[in-house]
Amino acid sequence: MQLIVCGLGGAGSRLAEGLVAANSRGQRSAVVDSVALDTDEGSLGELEEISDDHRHLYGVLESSGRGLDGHRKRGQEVAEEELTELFRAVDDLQTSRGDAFLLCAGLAGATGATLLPHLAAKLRSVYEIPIYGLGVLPDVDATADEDGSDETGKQVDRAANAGLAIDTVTETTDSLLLFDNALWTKTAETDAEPAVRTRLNETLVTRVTALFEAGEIDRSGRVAESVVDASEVINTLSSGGIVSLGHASQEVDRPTESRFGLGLFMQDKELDETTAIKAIETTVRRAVNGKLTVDINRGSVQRGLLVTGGPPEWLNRQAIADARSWLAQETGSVEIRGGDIPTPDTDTIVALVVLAGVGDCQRVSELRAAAANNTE
Ligand SMILES: Nc1nc2c(ncn2[C@@H]2O[C@H](COP(=O)(O)OP(=O)(O)OP(=O)(O)O)[C@@H](O)[C@H]2O)c(=O)[nH]1
Repeated sequence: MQLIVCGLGGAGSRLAEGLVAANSRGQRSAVVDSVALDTDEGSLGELEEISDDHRHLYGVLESSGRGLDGHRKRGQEVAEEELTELFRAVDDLQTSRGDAFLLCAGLAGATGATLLPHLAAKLRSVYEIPIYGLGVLPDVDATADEDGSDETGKQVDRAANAGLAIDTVTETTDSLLLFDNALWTKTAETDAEPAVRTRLNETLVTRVTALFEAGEIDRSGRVAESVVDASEVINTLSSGGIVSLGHASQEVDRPTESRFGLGLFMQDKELDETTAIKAIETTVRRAVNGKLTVDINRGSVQRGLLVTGGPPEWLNRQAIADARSWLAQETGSVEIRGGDIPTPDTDTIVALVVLAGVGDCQRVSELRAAAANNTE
């Protein structure tokens, strides 16, 4: 499925950039065009993949081109004042080639998180394609008092910012894919460190790319036998609410012709069915039971999508069908879609699990509570 990717604010722009980079590296393509909108000139200047004419600095009077340091009120004001121009920057992209918009932002900031709902609402009034959000939660412990000070000594509560952002972002998008930095940073690390951010962004980009490029034709023009249609992704993400992504991969042994002196046909026969079934089962279970992009309660999942990729002879149909039934049981959801991506030139089995339509989760409730406490 082809995306128009919009990076809003610092985190959003870096994520958009990561998606564009992954898109040009990968076998399939899922990004048709991209733009970065930010109040921080330095941050925009560090981008490499999004060209200069697709980067837009705004709110200069308010921010002096140095960002808004978490002051949401100022973010709201500049987003409203400059919305027409910011919308035009997106409208000028190759939107007619897109199947959906993906608006990316760090929810604890003041730039991306405040622009996202305004831009989503404006796009909704003009376009008929879905609008997805990709939101990052800060690495703060929302239950602790972790206020920080900005350059002017003012208190900025990132947990409260994220808690304030989450509802409007969810309401204005068709689905909000969440990534919780707190889950993915190690003790003694913070999400302010560039190297940590790079690692987190790579993790998220891998999953988001696996989702949206599923079903796209690969660069050699090869169409997989059983692909995930764009409509399957759209239907899964159409229920609104929060989305969490699970992912796992496993290398498999593919006998080479020279080692066995056999042709391709024989290689396929060589593969023991039980081994293939087991490999699919363990990879899917690791994807679901392993670390998700955000912790959710499985019982709150309304819709799911299971994408399995790998060498064609390893994608055992019965095992994939069984994995889908298992996922339906685990989530109690009857709407579990699926598709496989046979990739002949790989020796890795990949499982991507999309858990969608989640109304609430503990982490989001804690952030909301931090916001309520902050405004009392
Ligand atoms: N995963 C990830 N998180 C980030 C990254 N950059 C920032 N964050 C997180 O996102 C929050 C918001 O930061 P920014 O995106 O820079 O904020 P902004 O939207 O530019 O808004 P202001 O800086 O307030 O103008 C931070 O507090 C971090 O928790 C990044 O590259 N990757």
